Amino acid sequence: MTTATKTVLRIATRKSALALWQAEFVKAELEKFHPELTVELVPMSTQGDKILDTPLAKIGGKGLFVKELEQAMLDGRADIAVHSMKDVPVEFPEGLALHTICEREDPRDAFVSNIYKTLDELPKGAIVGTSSLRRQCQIKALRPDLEIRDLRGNVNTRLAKLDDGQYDAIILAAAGLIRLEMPERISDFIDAETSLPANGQGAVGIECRMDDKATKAFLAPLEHNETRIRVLAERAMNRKLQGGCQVPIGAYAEVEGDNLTLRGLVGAIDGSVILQDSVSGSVLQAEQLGEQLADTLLGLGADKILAEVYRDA
Ligand SMILES: NCc1[nH]cc(CCC(=O)O)c1CC(=O)O
Repeated sequence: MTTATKTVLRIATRKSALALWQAEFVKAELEKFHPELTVELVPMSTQGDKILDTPLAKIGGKGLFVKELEQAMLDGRADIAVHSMKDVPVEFPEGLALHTICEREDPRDAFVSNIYKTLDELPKGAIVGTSSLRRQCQIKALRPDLEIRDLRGNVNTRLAKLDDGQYDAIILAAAGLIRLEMPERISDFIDAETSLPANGQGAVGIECRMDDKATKAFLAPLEHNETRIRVLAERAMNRKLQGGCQVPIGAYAEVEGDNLTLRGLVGAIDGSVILQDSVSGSVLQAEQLGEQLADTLLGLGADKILAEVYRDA
């Protein structure tokens, strides 16, 4: 007599194309490392997916996109949730933790247009779509003559609005377009000097129940140490600045050997003030370096800028 023992692992995921791609990616990785494992997707809609017509800053942020996924794990309806690290709040509900950080895709912002090849080429008064205050403040600082208009929705919705002619260009994360196999939509990669990426941009993280040892063991081979170090430094800076989701804050870390360099930026939404600095040190001090840089930015006046953003939101 044989008893088939099949272990099933369930992934809670949003239904957007990008979320599903990321969940499918984690499923494929898990099944590659653990042939005995069956991985199932549990797609669900979140609050954030349902409220599409209000600027994100006004509806309280990225927590809205993860609450339902987290409840599913707490209820045992799912074992893990896969997130874009950029969208993961800095704090977790009791009993859950971000256990795994996978290797980072291209972290840069992408300039996307059907007419113009680069940001520089845009004529005076051109309309640029983004709902990210971080992108907005950096573009405005560089090109005060451009008009920024809000752009919501998932990646495909945003591209459709560009193709409709509602914008001359839009800014998206390169990682999303690469993952969705639309690299040809990227007219130009915007370098970090021009637009400092958001903390965690391009990295995928996996959340699970803290006491779920079996799941944690399955996840172990998906961990990418260098990405973790970089994202830890970036998130530590944001945490210390008390940056929620919708904030004009950029944070980008790079690692060379044992050395980590973190760049940080806080800007006024209209681009009239941009505070930036960087810090370098041992990779073993990633989080301390993030906090140190946050303190430097606070010393330069970041608290005043952020207080204004929260007041106006
Ligand atoms: N805020 C939405 C979001 N969350 C993650 C990505 C892209 C992929 C990533 O950064 O990992 C995007 C789209 C975008 O900013 O254009």
